[in-house]
Amino acid sequence: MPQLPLETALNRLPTAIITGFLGSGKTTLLNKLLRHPDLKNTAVVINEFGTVSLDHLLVQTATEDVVVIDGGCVCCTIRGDLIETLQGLIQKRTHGEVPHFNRLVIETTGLADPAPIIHTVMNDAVLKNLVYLDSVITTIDCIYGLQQLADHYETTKQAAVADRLVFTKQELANPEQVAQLKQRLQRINPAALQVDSTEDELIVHRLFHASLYDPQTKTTDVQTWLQAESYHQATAIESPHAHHHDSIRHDKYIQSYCIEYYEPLSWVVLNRWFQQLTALRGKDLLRVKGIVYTKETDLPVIVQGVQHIFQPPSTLPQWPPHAIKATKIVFITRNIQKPVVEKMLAVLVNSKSYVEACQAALILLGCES
Ligand SMILES: Nc1nc2c(ncn2[C@@H]2O[C@H](COP(=O)(O)OP(=O)(O)OP(=O)(O)O)[C@@H](O)[C@H]2O)c(=O)[nH]1
Repeated sequence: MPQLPLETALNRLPTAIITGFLGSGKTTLLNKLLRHPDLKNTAVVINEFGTVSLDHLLVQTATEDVVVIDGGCVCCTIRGDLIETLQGLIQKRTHGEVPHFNRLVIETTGLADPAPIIHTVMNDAVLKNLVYLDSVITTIDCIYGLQQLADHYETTKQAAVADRLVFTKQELANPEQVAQLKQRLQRINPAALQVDSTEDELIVHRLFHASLYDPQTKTTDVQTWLQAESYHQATAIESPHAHHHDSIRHDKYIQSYCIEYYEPLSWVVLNRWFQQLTALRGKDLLRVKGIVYTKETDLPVIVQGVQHIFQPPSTLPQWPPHAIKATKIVFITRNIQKPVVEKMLAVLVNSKSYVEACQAALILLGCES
């Protein structure tokens, strides 16, 4: 199983993605963050949509490293530009052509689908040696958030894949609506930390460092990264009054859950499970991350993927303290229910024939002709 050499892993730049619906407060948040001394060496990449770019004029950064990618949206047409821009910036940093920076922040357009951007940062063959995904931060407009979740699928998706949800304009919104909005987002994405944009002191520390790798301790922190236990709490909150939510148009298509398996899994089975899922429903796998207990090694294996692409698995030097050896994989999907994913795994574990298992997967995923 390929692993990044330690020095490469330690030298990669933490990269955060700030996303959120149009006008939800991304640039305002970015400005606030960039004023914090801990973020003074931050390079900013802003993706703007439209012929006249304005947002970058509104960003007051302490560095000169604001790069604008305009004329399209990085999530669709100009992903190559994002790769080129990030590589170019890092090259200039190496040659001392720009002030030194030790962190990257990408602000997306309000209509961006964050999944391909996350995927690019995590998986591009060159970028993955230079940067690592530190945090996906999504701004949520407290005034219009409920409406936007109902009307725009992008908002739901942006919230579903977030590591952090930042609530903006709270002071202008009706407190009951804010509470409802927060509850709704708790169901869409139970593991995301909910933060108010008015929080001052802690905001930098609370928004960043959401990755598996903890730069402070220089170790990996699987428990914080996975937040597996928050999915149990979310299920407990939701079940007694699930009927109240039928009117929610988009949330019901997005599912977040944690699949747990306590027997060691063969790597072949695991590979086939991911292959079936990506081949048949890759575009609906918004984010998958987990720790796997395999038959092949006594060490924990980390897997993560976005849509069709999974990173090569890597082993950790040890199991987290006090953790029992088990597979725990968090799935954020569109219209792929937990029992279906569990059943696909069970079929692969128990079936003697891979062809049969594939036929079962087709039926389970509703893809049979
Ligand atoms: N009162 C209040 N206004 C806010 C807050 N956050 C953002 N705004 C205002 O909301 C408007 C939109 O904020 P921006 O930061 O430009 O939002 P954005 O998400 O970057 O917008 P786009 O780039 O157009 O998608 C601006 O007028 C901000 O001043 C907040 O927490 N409270």
